[in-house]
Amino acid sequence: MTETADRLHDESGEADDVAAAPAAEEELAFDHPGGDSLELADLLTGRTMARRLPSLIRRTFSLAWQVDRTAVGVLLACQIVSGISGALGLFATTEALSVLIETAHDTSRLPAAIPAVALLAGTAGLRALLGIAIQALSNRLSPRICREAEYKMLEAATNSEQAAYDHPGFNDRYDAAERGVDVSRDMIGQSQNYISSLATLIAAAVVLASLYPLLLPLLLMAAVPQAIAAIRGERVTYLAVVATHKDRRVMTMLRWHLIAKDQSDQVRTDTLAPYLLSRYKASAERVEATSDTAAWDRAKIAVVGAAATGLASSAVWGAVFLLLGTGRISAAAAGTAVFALRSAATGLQGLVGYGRDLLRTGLYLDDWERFVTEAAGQRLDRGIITPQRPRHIALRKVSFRYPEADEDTLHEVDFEVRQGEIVAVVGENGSGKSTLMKLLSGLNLASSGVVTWDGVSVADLDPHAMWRQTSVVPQDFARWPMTARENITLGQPCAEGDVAVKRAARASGADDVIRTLRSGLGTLLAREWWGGVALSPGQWQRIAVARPAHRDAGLLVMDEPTSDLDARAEHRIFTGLRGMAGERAVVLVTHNLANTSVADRIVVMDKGRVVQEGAFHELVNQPGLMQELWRLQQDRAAYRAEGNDA
Ligand SMILES: Nc1ncnc2c1ncn2[C@@H]1O[C@H](COP(=O)(O)OP(=O)(O)OP(=O)(O)O)[C@@H](O)[C@H]1O
Repeated sequence: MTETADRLHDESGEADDVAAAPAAEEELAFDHPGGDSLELADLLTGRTMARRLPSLIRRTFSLAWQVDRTAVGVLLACQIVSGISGALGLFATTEALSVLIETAHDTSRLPAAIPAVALLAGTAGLRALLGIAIQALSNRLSPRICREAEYKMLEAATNSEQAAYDHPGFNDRYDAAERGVDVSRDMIGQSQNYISSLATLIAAAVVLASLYPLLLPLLLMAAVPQAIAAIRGERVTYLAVVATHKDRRVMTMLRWHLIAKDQSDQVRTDTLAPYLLSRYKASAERVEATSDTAAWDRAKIAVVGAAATGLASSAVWGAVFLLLGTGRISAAAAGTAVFALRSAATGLQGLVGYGRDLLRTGLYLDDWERFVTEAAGQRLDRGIITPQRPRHIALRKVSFRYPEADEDTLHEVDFEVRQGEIVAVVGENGSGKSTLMKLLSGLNLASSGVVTWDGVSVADLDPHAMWRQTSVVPQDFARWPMTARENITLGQPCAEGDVAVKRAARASGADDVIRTLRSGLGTLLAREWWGGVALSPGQWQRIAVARPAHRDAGLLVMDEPTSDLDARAEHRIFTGLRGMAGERAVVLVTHNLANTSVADRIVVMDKGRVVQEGAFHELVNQPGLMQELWRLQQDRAAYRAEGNDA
């Protein structure tokens, strides 16, 4: 058996080991957004609500203040005037009623009621106008607040460490923050409705207290059961949302897999749709079951709340009649008390309802705020040194472990690349090549050891300035839904304009692609958008490889840059690579070992370690992993020797 055949045999042995491994069925698990939302549910109590609501309203108005100060100022002024006119209206009611009652059948005294009736009509009209103005201002502020919240969230996401995406909770927290953005548009409306209700209640309370002070505590007593029922109900709903979070996430994920274009072919040819749909249905049924239980619990709470509120209200009305019957208040005052009590009930209802809405929105907004302030604990927080075009990039005894991983992916790796040099990195799948690229380009930071650019630790560099000196073509490069020009310049054209774009396109073979496009560089490369053009994977790769040729960066990292290319395009790129190196340090990852002959040096990786280093001819002529892989790639005869062509 040849050495190559030995290895093939070993590999089949490894496959047997895998088959013999105990079968363990793992389940998808998601972190709950924020992780501590169950604790937040504990905030849904009357006391904490009373404490929290003012701060929520303050937060809403401070967010609104950031987007439109004038509108916030006018809105608050309208609220105050509306509250005052509400109280004036109620006082005018007493006045008008007492005149009307006193005049009884003597119509000659009716004109005495005119000032009070005029005040009543005036305040009602003013309140109606102010209501319209308040609504218009809220409508103006809501979308602006939402946009501001969204902008802050997106900024926080792009300012987080790349490693954030490897933390299991990051995406969930982002989702939760997104929900916070969605509800942020409701905050101003809810806050202003809450304030309006409060103003109505205060106005009614002032009037009631002036009529007969005892009516005030009675009124407050009537409010308690209604408030408790609303808070309890809201808590039940919120807990149901928490309990169904995992299933709702699974449903979102399945929805995406069912309709995403990239795998739509496999969903069909693998007849996978029924299986995915059955999993979707199972999750949906669990969500419905939990929601049904919550709805039933809420209904029970509402019935008890309504009964208690009814009893308390009867007590208040009874008190009014008692006061009237015992002559403690006049008939006019009793009439006004009726109006004031109705007004108070409306205010109270609003206070509880909008307060509850505001609290719920506040819980989601907390998720948003946590994400914005700390990007789920992953905010980019590195040094401020601005690097120049790097002349020497080095890794010294670098180990790296992915978040939540059980062991290191890289083990004490030493590596360097200099300006003008091309270094190829090779190794088997999973040996750590892409991970090494992420450390070189500062996307990830070393767990131990140090990565330096011209002697300065990458952790001390300003990351954005560093990435302006970096050009990375990853294995899975982005296909931006933009024009061919933007896909090459990445929205950062240089002074030479299209001349530089065309030069870069020539270097990668993208010029042949662009020539066939109906609007040349201006063609929209996005089939999924109306009017866009679809490219083949290889054509896309030519566009992607033109990016580093266009970008004036000091470090060029290419991870399998020609995997989808035909022989002619691949040849063009590798023969042009030396020209691209020029003033750049180039690191190239490839499985096609023939391509490594263009490199000045080859670094061979195995299980996260550098196991060999040297020039192409040295490595293929000395025993070791490189020679082994090279022979496997060259020697298809070994495969036939195993009888596979039978
Ligand atoms: N985001 C991640 N979180 C946890 N582990 C990861 C992550 N990315 C990669 N790994 C692990 O790190 C190891 C090395 O992966 P890496 O992508 O660097 O290998 P590679 O040599 O580039 O492989 P290939 O040749 O297949 O591209 C693998 O075992 C992989 O499971």
